[in-house]
Amino acid sequence: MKIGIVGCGFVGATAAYAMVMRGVGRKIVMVDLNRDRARAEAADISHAVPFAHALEVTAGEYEDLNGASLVVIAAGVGQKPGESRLQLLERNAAVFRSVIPAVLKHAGEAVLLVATNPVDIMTHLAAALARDFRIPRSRIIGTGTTLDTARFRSLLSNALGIDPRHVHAHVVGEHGDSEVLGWSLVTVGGMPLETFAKRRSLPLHPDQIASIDHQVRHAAYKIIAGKQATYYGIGSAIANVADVILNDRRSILTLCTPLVDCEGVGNVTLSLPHLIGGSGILETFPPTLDERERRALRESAQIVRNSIESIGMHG
Ligand SMILES: NC(=O)C1=CN([C@@H]2O[C@H](COP(=O)(O)OP(=O)(O)OC[C@H]3O[C@@H](n4cnc5c(N)ncnc54)[C@H](O)[C@@H]3O)[C@@H](O)[C@H]2O)C=CC1
Ligand SMILES: CC(=O)C(=O)O
Repeated sequence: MKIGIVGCGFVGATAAYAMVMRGVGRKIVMVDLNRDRARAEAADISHAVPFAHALEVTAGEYEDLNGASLVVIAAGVGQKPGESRLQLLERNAAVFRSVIPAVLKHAGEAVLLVATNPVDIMTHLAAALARDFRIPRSRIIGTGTTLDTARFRSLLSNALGIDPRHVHAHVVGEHGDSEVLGWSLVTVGGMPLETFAKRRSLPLHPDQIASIDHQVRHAAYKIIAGKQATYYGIGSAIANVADVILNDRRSILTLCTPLVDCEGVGNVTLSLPHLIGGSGILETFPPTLDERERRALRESAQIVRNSIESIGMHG
């Protein structure tokens, strides 16, 4: 199966590398405005193939995306130290207005997975541009809060001394400053968080809860201050979504997709838990959050909606 990656900087290239390490798909086509960069990344990553899985990794043009099952969009600029994701909006919206039609012209059957920030608004814009190509909205998805959910699970697993695969926890809302950590719904090994933590004599104090919240919400700022960009976490998240889609694994992931309504805010794109299969989003499961979390989700949805309108999108 063919996967396209448009934008072969830190994020696109790391996603391709993670796919090779994991053995996702058969062929990866890398496209970038900077053709030399795409060629160099494809060559470098293809040299890892003999140590991992038998994938073909090449650089290409938009027409080479023909027949792709999935196209990842990681083109555009990233945050500079201290910059928020929303500050990238105008610049990356301009990139999307040229990239998305070019992708859909050649890969009209693919699921589109947007990673470019601010990812919720970029996904909303991609879905609006895809309407001209009659692409169903279930096939336009963004990485949303998959990375934040991974950060949340990882920090909880460290605090509780347990394998993160047994920590069920979700971050919903904007992939950004207003995201909502769903503390009230966390379960560990089938038990509510509080029950598990008491049984293990590891009760989580309010200051620990606040510290985990802060670390999840500010992870990108801290990493960007230290090394200019984040890419291993998101590259792995993209490879995981690619695996779920290409193999129709039916996983529940906090991706973002256009929603008719979220907590009373209409026509907004943000993350909720979704059932994901080969054709993209199969079903959405709005979580039963507590009152405080619901209020925070409503505020997050309104922030995203305001940003969508700020670039002249009223649909
Ligand atoms: N969704 C998430 O959780 C995360 C999203 N990101 C976002 O991913 C995006 C990419 O980040 P990096 O890879 O670090 O940036 P980067 O600057 O390393 O790479 C961006 C690439 O996009 C290419 N590009 C720019 N305009 C293009 C166009 N019109 N057509 C084709 N290619 C074009 C550039 O040539 C460059 O190779 C940023 O918006 C960043 O904020 C980064 C980390 C996590
Ligand atoms: C950059 C970014 O969006 C992240 O690491 O969460």
